[in-house]
Amino acid sequence: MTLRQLLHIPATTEKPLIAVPLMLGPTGKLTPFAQKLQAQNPDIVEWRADYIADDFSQAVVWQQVKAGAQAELNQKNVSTMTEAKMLAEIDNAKQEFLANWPMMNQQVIKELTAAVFNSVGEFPVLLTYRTQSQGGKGEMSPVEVATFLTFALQSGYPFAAVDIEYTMPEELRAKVITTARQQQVPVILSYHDMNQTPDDLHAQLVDMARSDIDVIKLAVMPQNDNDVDRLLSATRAFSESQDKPLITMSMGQLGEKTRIIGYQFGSELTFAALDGTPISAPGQISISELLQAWQ
Ligand SMILES: O=C1C[C@@](O)(C(=O)O)C[C@@H](O)[C@@H]1O
Repeated sequence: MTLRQLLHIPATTEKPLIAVPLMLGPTGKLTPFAQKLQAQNPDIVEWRADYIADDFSQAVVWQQVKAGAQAELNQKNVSTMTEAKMLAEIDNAKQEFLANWPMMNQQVIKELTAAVFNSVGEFPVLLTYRTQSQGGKGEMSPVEVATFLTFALQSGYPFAAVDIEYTMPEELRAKVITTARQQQVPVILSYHDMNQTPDDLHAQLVDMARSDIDVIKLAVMPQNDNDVDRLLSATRAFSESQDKPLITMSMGQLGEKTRIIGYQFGSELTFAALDGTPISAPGQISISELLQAWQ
């Protein structure tokens, strides 16, 4: 099965799918992104939830609740004893907060998801939370990441696919995969090496393909041109011998050409930034640079 078939995106060209990253923080505005999206018309939007999810993590929300309670306390001119009592109450409130957190968390994630879907309209949405070690912004723990992805998948909004990291502990990966299967959402297993291009790329791809997932994505950093050629050869060898759709790229400036010609070697999707929006990985180019290179 091809990636287009899996994601139900009909082919109008022999070129690969184009995915654009949506990297909005809590103060970012969705409308300008949505307008650019309509004008530049890529195939997929990758919601890089790591740019926003951490601002709604348990620790951050509790700090805000606590700061609010303390500010109120500071305004009241109370005796030391009353203050001690009120501080103890804040502590009790924490227990209540923690008990209610899963419900609040689920609701917040649903609202974030709704905001994304409402602004991107008909565009297929790929759900991604990328941790710092894999080149993202996210600092949540693996359990929090798995919970985030699970709640987002269960929010009732139809994701086109979900990305999970190869480095996520196996039992958490299984939890997200099970939820994705229940929601009939294809799973992309991703591996990033932000420093180098591993020696045995084929072995890496074959190992990833053993998991119960639908698509493999490999993004690695080249040190020289040979690394870039190795990435392209491994892409060809894997895509000719295995059934699972593959997405690969060599990052940084050295690897730029893989984003343009990778499809000729079997990579079925390429990431590009909407014109006028930031790139989500080193070496990523804009949509118009990509289209121009294809002419
Ligand atoms: O995995 C990838 C690929 C990527 O890292 C790139 O190199 O274009 C960009 C990320 O947003 C995406 O999740």
